[in-house]
Amino acid sequence: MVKICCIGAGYVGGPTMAVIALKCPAIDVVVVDISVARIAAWNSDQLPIYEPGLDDVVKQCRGRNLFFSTDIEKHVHEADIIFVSVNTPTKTRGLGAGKAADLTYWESAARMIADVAKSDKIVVEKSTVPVKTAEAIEKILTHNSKGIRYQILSNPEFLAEGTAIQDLFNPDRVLIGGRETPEGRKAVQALKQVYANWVPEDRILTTNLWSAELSKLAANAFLAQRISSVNAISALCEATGANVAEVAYAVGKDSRIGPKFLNASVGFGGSCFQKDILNLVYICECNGLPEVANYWKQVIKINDYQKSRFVNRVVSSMFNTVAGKKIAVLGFAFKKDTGDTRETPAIDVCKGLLGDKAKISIYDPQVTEDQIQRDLAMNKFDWDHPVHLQPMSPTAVKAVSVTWDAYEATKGAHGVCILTEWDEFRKLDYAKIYQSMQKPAFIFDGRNVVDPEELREIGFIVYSIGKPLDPWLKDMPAVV
Ligand SMILES: NC(=O)C1=CN([C@@H]2O[C@H](COP(=O)(O)OP(=O)(O)OC[C@H]3O[C@@H](n4cnc5c(N)ncnc54)[C@H](O)[C@@H]3O)[C@@H](O)[C@H]2O)C=CC1
Ligand SMILES: O=C(O)[C@H]1O[C@H](OP(=O)(O)OP(=O)(O)OC[C@H]2O[C@@H](n3ccc(=O)[nH]c3=O)[C@H](O)[C@@H]2O)[C@H](O)[C@@H](O)[C@@H]1O
Repeated sequence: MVKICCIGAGYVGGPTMAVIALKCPAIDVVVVDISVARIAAWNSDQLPIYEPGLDDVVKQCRGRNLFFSTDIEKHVHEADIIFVSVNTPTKTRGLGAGKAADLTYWESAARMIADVAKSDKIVVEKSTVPVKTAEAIEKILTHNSKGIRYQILSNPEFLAEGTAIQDLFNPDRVLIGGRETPEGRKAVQALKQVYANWVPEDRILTTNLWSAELSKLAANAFLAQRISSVNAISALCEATGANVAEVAYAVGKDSRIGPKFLNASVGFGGSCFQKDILNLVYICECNGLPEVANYWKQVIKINDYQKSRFVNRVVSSMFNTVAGKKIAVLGFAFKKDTGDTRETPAIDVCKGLLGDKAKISIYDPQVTEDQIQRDLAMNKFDWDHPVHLQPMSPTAVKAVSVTWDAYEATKGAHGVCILTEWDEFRKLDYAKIYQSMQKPAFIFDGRNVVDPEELREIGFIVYSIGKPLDPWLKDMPAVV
């Protein structure tokens, strides 16, 4: 029986291995992690991450051919194929700080593999890593090999949170990069056979190692670039009276462009887009390509611009000050159907409003108060480290309260900011909310989930990203 071990039981390692176990009953899959709490949660009824359909998959195979353990060395020792799906945060100190990927966790995983392995192994890069990382990993493993042979494969993950199970069941493609040697090709075939249990052969792409590593960074950069493109256009829509939803629809109807990923928003968030683009920028700089680096940097600059533009809209429409005013924030997760808050635009928007001394009341159906307080207190990039290395119990931000009900959050508020596109925000009783708010009552829709005309009829002053401006906002500067 083939044995797989995955190092890293996070958003990628957990769901990916659960689906492999489900689709390949003949393979034993063990997911290991240094976090005792995380492994305990994977072994309980309350999984550590919220992902539609995940509970069901885990229930079907946990204890059968899917296991979660903290006994890392034992399972690495026993495995034929080792996936490494650990954090690859942005470096915060030293060479490349603020841009380069921090490969500390990856390197320590590789050294541990070299220490405990007693038989040949296929080591699979599942984490997103800088192009050429496989070469470094290969060096660490072979310099400590004790005669054991390793094959390194790059098998980047393309799942999106909130649709992870769907994406894993039916991926657009699975990408496997390996060495172009007989041993390398054999290893690629071995991994291909795993995926071939459920993925059609024509969707399993095989390439050289560097193409696979770079394709992952490039794919995320292209996706983020589409959002920054439509967000840049949203600012121009507000200035001209065009409607970004109509423009995006018309643009996306061109089959060469396509309709997906053209929703204007308060900005993209999530653990990877910014990190991976910064990583790409750094690699370009290191390869003497400053023009290419600057091109991609602009995607992040527009994203930052979009977030501060939103905060400015809020503050300037409310008589240029939100000091002491209650502002309700609906949605804190970086997108709907996840409890994940990593790099969520809500953090920057809340920090911007707090900077203007607002009192914030937050409601998100999946995010806890503890998480929100940690996010608002944490330094940039600190979140992307294993939990036990993150700052402990930061002091709570006093001007922030967290409720478990949208009506409670909005009661007595001067303004409402919608920052995540949860479906339930489309169906709220806005007339009831209006009644309970201070007047004039404002709604700032950072996700275009509400119908501005309907809300204006109720009495709200409405700002929707990229939509024709409310007369109230017309003469106010949009400049950051
Ligand atoms: N979150 C996402 O949707 C996607 C993430 N990725 C990439 O996958 C990688 C992992 O991301 P996530 O799963 O989101 O991160 P995560 O932070 O949820 O999980 C990583 C896990 O690795 C563990 N870990 C770190 N060092 C370890 C070590 N030496 N031994 C054992 N366990 C260790 C941590 O405790 C943590 O539980 C990153 O490189 C990310 O860029 C790729 C595609 C999608
Ligand atoms: O490498 C990764 O981590 C993953 O990053 C993204 O997945 P994810 O971040 O989970 O979620 P997305 O659906 O891509 O959304 C990212 C952000 O962009 C925003 N977004 C998305 C689409 C859109 O049209 N407009 C928009 O503002 C979302 O609200 C969210 O804040 C990619 O879609 C995945 O393919 C990739 O594997």
